[in-house]
Amino acid sequence: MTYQPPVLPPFDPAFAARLRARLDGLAKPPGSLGRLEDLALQLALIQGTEKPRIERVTAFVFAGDHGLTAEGVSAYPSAVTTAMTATFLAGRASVNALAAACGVEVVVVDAGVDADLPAHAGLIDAKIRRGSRNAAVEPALTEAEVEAALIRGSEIAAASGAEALVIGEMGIGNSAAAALIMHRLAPAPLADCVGAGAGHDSEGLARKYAALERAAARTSATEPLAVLGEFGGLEIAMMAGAFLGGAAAGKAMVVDGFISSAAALAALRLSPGLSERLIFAHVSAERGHAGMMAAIGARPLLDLSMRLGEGSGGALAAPLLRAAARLMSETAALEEVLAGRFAL
Ligand SMILES: Cc1cc2ncn([C@H]3O[C@H](COP(=O)(O)O)[C@@H](O)[C@H]3O)c2cc1C
Ligand SMILES: O=C(O)c1cccnc1
Repeated sequence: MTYQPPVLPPFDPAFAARLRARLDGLAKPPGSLGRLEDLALQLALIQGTEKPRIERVTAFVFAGDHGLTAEGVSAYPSAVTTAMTATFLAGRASVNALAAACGVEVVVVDAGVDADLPAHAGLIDAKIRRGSRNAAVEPALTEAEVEAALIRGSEIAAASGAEALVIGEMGIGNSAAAALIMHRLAPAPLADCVGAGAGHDSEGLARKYAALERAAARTSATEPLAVLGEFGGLEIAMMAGAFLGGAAAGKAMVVDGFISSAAALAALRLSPGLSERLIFAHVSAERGHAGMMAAIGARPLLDLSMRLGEGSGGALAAPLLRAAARLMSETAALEEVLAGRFAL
């Protein structure tokens, strides 16, 4: 099984110019809706139409466990991954509440939870293996596992009936894997990539940093597939595949926080044309996220000092996507207004 990243061609500049002219000609001063206009333009380019439509938005929560947790990289035990996965399915996690408020459907993907999960509505069984290996002492995933995760993620995203997909995650220890991915792929000094994750005191943070230094010293990998294999995890590799597969299928792909962005970074390094198809929902309070956004050249929509993951920031951005699409599709032209088209 070999994974071939899709080639995502640049958007047609002539079409982009027509779309910008159309936006400028709407019944408002040109540019007066600021970044919402940029978002509308981006959605129109992604969908290849002057009248984009974003109705259905699905948040995928990719779940997986991390062997790195044996090093004490998280303040929480691995078992929380399984417990939270069950909570998503019960509709009682933070992301469920935010998604319900924003008209977003939540679908959970078991990429590599270290438990046998029974079949459940809203759960996709895509388990590659029960958790990754401990990246501080050995490669977290084999090449075959990385490729299988990329392919499964790509298929899941492409098969979705939604126009926009939020790519979220749950995996105790995954802020450590994400920090290593950022370190190698941004690239950036490790110290600029490691943060408190779900929460650490200074002793816990020092332990996490020391473990990540050992993982980084074990390998000099800088190529995206190798980096995903060395550091994991299963859900991050599957999310990278989802970004690429969803974008290739013409969907607007919404990036959540630090871990989702690390997956997006790996996907971008596999297929640079992805960048025009990504919408960065928010800048996370996790140390490293603002630096990662700068390295990618991304400007996230929201800044709410959130640092949860689960797709929470992405769900909150869904109303902005719907609003931007409607702006472009439903607003009258200023010309019509001035010609008295709507005269009473
Ligand atoms: C109860 C709970 C719910 C969560 N929901 C998301 N995360 C977030 O925290 C984890 C990453 O942080 P670290 O690398 O420090 O373990 C991921 O599961 C992420 O989604 C949670 C963490 C906890 C504890
Ligand atoms: O930014 C995030 O998504 C994040 C930050 C810390 C822990 N988990 C997720």
